Amino acid sequence: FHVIYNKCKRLKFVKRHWHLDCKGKTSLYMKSYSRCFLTSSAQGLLSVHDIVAQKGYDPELPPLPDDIEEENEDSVKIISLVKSQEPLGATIKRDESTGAIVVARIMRGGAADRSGLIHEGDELREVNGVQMEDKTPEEIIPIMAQSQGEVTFKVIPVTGIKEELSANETMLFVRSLFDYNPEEDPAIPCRQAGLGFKRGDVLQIVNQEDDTWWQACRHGDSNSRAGLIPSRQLQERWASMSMVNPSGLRRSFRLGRRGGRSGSVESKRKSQEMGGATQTPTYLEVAPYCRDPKEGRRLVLLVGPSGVGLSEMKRRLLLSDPDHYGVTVPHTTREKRKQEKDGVEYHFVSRQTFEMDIVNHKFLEYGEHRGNYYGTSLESVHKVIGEDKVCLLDVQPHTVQRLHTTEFKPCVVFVKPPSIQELRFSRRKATLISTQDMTKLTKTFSEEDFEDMISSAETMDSQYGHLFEMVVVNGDFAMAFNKLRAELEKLETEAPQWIPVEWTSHTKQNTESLC
Ligand SMILES: Nc1ncnc2c1ncn2[C@@H]1O[C@H](COP(=O)(O)OP(=O)(O)OP(=O)(O)O)[C@@H](O)[C@H]1O
Repeated sequence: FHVIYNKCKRLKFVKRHWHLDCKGKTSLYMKSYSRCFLTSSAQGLLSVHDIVAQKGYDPELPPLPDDIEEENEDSVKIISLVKSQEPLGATIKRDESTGAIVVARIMRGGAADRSGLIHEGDELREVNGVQMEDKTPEEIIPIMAQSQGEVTFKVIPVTGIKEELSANETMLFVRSLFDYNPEEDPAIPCRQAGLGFKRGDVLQIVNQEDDTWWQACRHGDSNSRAGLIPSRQLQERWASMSMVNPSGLRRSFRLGRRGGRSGSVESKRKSQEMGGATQTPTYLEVAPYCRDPKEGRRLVLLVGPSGVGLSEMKRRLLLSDPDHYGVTVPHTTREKRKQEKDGVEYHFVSRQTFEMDIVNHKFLEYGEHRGNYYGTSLESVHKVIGEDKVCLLDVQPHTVQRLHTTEFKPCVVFVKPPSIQELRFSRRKATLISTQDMTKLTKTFSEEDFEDMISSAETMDSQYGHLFEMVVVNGDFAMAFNKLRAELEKLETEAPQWIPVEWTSHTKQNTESLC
């Protein structure tokens, strides 16, 4: 534009001087310029200049049709849109009471929305001269889809258009806690207008006017056109109808022991282990977050059924980068062995001290195994974070809720078993290798262990899935480990991260004390 503008200015200057010069003797210089003016490109430039100067950017619209009846003149609106291959971005339906075809919904960011000329509730009379009166919405859709270039609509505008439409625009970001595929949803009012997503996707909700169907865009998509998604209310209703029976969660007590030899320990708090399932998984409101270097690194919580490979993942991460990752040192009441050092493998404490610490809620988790207590203290988590390391902790899912705080901003990784066939194959292969290589010890699994692992994972997922930020399927170990490591690296490099909105509020709680 600047190039054209400057050329036009230059030509105008020349034009003026030529005019002056022509009063006297035309110079050779001016003659050559005069020839320039006669070329079509110069004429074109001047005409562009005139259009720009008159600010005539809008496309020329066709004249109004002559057949508009006098009495309808006020109520009928003729809208002419220049349409590309992009859909119009509006849904239509037949009004049950009047039988008229009306605009049911305007999709945010679509062509209709951007034009600002078509509104929800407008009655559609004609499209490119084709009467809509005797047509069904299914017959109209292809007519609309096929029309390209200039499309003329004759509509009866809805009365009382909400002028405050922009006020309804929201900047609400959510993480979806379920998968949604509009193609498989018989309830969606318009399948083509639906937006499919996967659990964990960040969505921007742009319209919540309808109680049952929201409009949203997927964050990071280049396409800014909104699609229909079930509202929170609708999803809650569906989810409550298909609630999974929460029984059958296998209990495994995780102590976050260094060295990855975590054994199964009888928990004293079995009743608590089953509790904690909270909301129906719908949408979690999230906000962008960039870590302040003065803040501690986000805690990484590994969750999964017993035997799925949490200790192994933790151990390998630690080996891969011991300066970046750290693990907690647990407490125990068992006797210290010769080669062990207090505070390295364990904090060795007396039974009396341990029981006092239980009373004082010092432990995140604790349990008893072969007559000895083992426990992971909150203090040990603070210690690792204080060393500016990413603290890796494998815990029972119910413990996640205790750590789901602004202070720890945990990234919860759900390590999931693969299909039973892959589980059999990978674990048996590992056992085979370990029997050949005596330096490696691998647990032997029974068929029942595999079944338990899978059903336990399903129960965990249905009860605590809303807390999981990452899901890693541990089939082939190398692949699963590489995926986990890459995802965890993103926590350091990717900005912003999307965390629950309540973790970003700066309101300090309990800042006042009663004297
Ligand atoms: N992908 C895999 N393929 C083959 N073997 C695996 C895989 N992942 C883990 N294992 C093996 O499975 C066994 C159990 O793994 P691990 O001890 O890490 O499980 P865990 O989740 O910590 O369970 P628990 O809490 O019961 O100790 C180990 O012998 C480990 O080497």
